[in-house]
Amino acid sequence: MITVALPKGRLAQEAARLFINSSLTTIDIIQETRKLIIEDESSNIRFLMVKPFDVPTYVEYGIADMGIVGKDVLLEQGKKVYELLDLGIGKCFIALAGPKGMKEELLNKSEKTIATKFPNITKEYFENVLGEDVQIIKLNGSVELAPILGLSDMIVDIVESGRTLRENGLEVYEKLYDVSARLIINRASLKLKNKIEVIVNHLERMVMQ
Ligand SMILES: Nc1ncnc2c1ncn2[C@@H]1O[C@H](COP(=O)(O)OP(=O)(O)OP(=O)(O)O)[C@@H](O)[C@H]1O
Ligand SMILES: O=P(O)(O)OC[C@H]1O[C@H](OP(=O)(O)OP(=O)(O)O)[C@H](O)[C@@H]1O
Repeated sequence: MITVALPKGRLAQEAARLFINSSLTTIDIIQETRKLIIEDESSNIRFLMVKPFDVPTYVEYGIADMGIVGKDVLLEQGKKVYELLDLGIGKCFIALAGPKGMKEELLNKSEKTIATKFPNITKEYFENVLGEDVQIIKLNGSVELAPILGLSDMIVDIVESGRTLRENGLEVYEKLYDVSARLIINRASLKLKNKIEVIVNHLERMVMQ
C-alpha cells in the first residue's frame, strides 16, 4: 500500500486530478470531501487529506510515502524529504510587497517590520540577500491587511494575479521565488517501495503533456 498526502484547499482539485488522469486511481477523491482517509483497494493507494502546511510533516515521518505541496511550504520548512517533480500546478510567486509608491522610502527605513505567513523565508531573504535584521510578525492569512492598518511596513506573501495587492493599495517591491506544487517523497520509501517509481513515472508523463 502506498500512502499519498494530498493538500486540502486550493490545490486539492488539481492534485487529485493528476492521479485520476494518470490512471493511478479511479476514485473521485475530491467528491468525498469530509473523509480524511480515502482508500483505493484496486490500485493499492491510500490518500490522506491534510492541511497544505502539514504535508511535508506526514512525508518526513513516513506516515505518507509521498505528498503534493507548494514550493513555498518546502522553502519555509526545509523538511528532510526528496523533491522529485515540479507538477506545474498552483503557479504563483513569493514577493516582498508594500504600499503603492512607498518602495524607496520603506526599503531605506532603518528598522523595518514585515508581516508574513513565511517567517523563515523572510528572515533568510533579509539576512542573506539584503544583509539586514528585520522584525517579523507571523500572520496566518489576509496578510495584506497588515501594512494598511499599520501592523507592519511591508509583507512577504504569495502573489498570483496581483489582484489582492492591487485592490488593497499595495504593489510588488521584489519578486523572491517562483512557486508551483511539487511531488515530495519520503527518503526510506523511495529506496524500499518499488511502486513509488511507477507512480512517479505516471505523474511525470502526465506533467510532460
Ligand atoms: N493565489 C494563489 N494562486 C495560486 N497558488 C496559490 C495561491 N495561494 C497559494 N497558492 C499555492 O497553493 C498552496 C495551498 O494554498 P491554500 O490557500 O490552499 O492553503 P494555505 O495557504 O496553506 O492556507 P489555509 O489552509 O490556511 O487556507 C500554497 O502553499 C501555494 O503553494
Ligand atoms: O495575487 P492574487 O491572485 O490576488 O492571489 C494572492 C492571494 O492568494 C493567497 O491568499 P488566500 O486566498 O489563500 O487567502 P489567505 O490570505 O487567507 O491565505 C495569497 O496569500 C494572497 O493573498
